[in-house]
Amino acid sequence: MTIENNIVFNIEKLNLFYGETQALKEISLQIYEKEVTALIGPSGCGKSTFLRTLNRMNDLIENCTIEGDINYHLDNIYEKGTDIIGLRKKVGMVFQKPNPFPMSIYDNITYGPKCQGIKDKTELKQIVEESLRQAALWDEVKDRLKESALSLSGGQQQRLCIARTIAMKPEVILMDEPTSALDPVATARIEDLIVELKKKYTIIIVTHNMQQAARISDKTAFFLLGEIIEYDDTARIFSTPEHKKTEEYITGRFG
Ligand SMILES: Nc1ncnc2c1ncn2[C@@H]1O[C@H](COP(=O)(O)OP(=O)(O)OP(=O)(O)O)[C@@H](O)[C@H]1O
Repeated sequence: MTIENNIVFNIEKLNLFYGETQALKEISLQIYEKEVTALIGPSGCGKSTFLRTLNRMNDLIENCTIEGDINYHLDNIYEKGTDIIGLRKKVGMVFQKPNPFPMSIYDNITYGPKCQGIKDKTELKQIVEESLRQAALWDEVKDRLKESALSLSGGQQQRLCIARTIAMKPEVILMDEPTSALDPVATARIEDLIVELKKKYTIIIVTHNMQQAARISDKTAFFLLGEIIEYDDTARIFSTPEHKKTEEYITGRFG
């Protein structure tokens, strides 16, 4: 049950298995609305696995089983009868590599809304402009909306993918290492964008970049071998972490 009304996700005793192998162990945490939550930790510690549980993307993986509760507001999203398409609309996802559809910039944005039944041209145009503006891409592409999305730079493609997610009017945006394929300039633009987007959205981001987590997140969860070792305000994690392992990781002693 959600106790405070600014909690978007309340996760309790989450265990996840790939076949016999346990990838997440007794994960409990709360995600707060309109905050950026960073998930950090060495490779293979379960960050992406955890992120994918939040909109049931792990359902697509054979042999993946889950125990425990993930409450999205008042609903346990693993209960029978959950509207998974509705959930993924509210909890959108942006991946590591920009993955625009091989179609025009305009059609990339309208694809989802059209699938939801929106046909009105004026409404679709509005959605395109609003989503691209929110993703800080409008000024760069407004005169080339009919061009292929694949003609954009990597950083622009990633902002397009963010715009595509925004077009579905989500509440939460999950981001799995969204800048790891980008150069420092494109990375800085996405970081600025994330800080801007948190005025409207709740953002959960997996990152290997400690400076990025420190710069843009409000809360940080440190994962190690499928467990959360420490979860706290980012300022605290990066100044006075409680656990030795957290300190060793953020100071670059392993990982
Ligand atoms: N589809 C899968 N089938 C089986 N095992 C998997 C699958 N996906 C991930 N794993 C395993 O689960 C563990 C956690 O992987 P996960 O990708 O969640 O870690 P991560 O912290 O996101 O790593 P990285 O930082 O390298 O992306 C690893 O041991 C990985 O090998």
